[in-house]
Amino acid sequence: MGSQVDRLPLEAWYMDHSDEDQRLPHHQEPKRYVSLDKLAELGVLHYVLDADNYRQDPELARIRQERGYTYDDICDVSPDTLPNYEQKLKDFFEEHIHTDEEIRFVLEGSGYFDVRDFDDQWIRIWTKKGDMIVLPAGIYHRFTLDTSNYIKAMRLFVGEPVWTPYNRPQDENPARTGYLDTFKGNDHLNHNILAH
Ligand SMILES: CSCCC(=O)C(=O)O
Ligand SMILES: [Fe+2]
Repeated sequence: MGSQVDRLPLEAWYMDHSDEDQRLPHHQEPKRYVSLDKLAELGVLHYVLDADNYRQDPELARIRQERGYTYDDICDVSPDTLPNYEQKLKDFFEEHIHTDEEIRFVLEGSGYFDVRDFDDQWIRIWTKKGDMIVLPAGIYHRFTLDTSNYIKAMRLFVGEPVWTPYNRPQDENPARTGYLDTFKGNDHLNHNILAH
């Protein structure tokens, strides 16, 4: 999406099934990349913004205005700045949903947001400085640092933030059923998850 920032496009790929360190890329062999269009089909949005001048960035202001993101804070994921660091990292990596969008704008560092596709396969989204990602309410997802071991991100929200994670399974959760409902009748999205 629109940006003057000179950078490589966002990378996302299907994950392998190995139990190795979660901070490794976990590419399949051969690699299977996932397009931004595919992510958009899942309801995942991506923007590239100016992380060095975010306070004055008119594009960020426009997105906030359009999408109603009234709240923001900064989440600095390092042992010194994030209380209960080890436990938080474990919680971030538990597969879960939220009842609202999860919006993160990477200001420094990088990390992986993993989301489930329509066939319940993990897609790993590598977010770096300047990436803003919006995960829709009800999508199964998780987060991990990568091997650079650091991320600082702005968290945005519509109104007063509710960060509660609901760990899988959440079949009856209205956020989950609502998410699945948005794809009903979309036959070209051969999605097994609607069968469950
Ligand atoms: C990239 S911010 C740290 C992760 C996080 O806030 C989350 O998973 O909810
Ligand atoms: Fe989350």
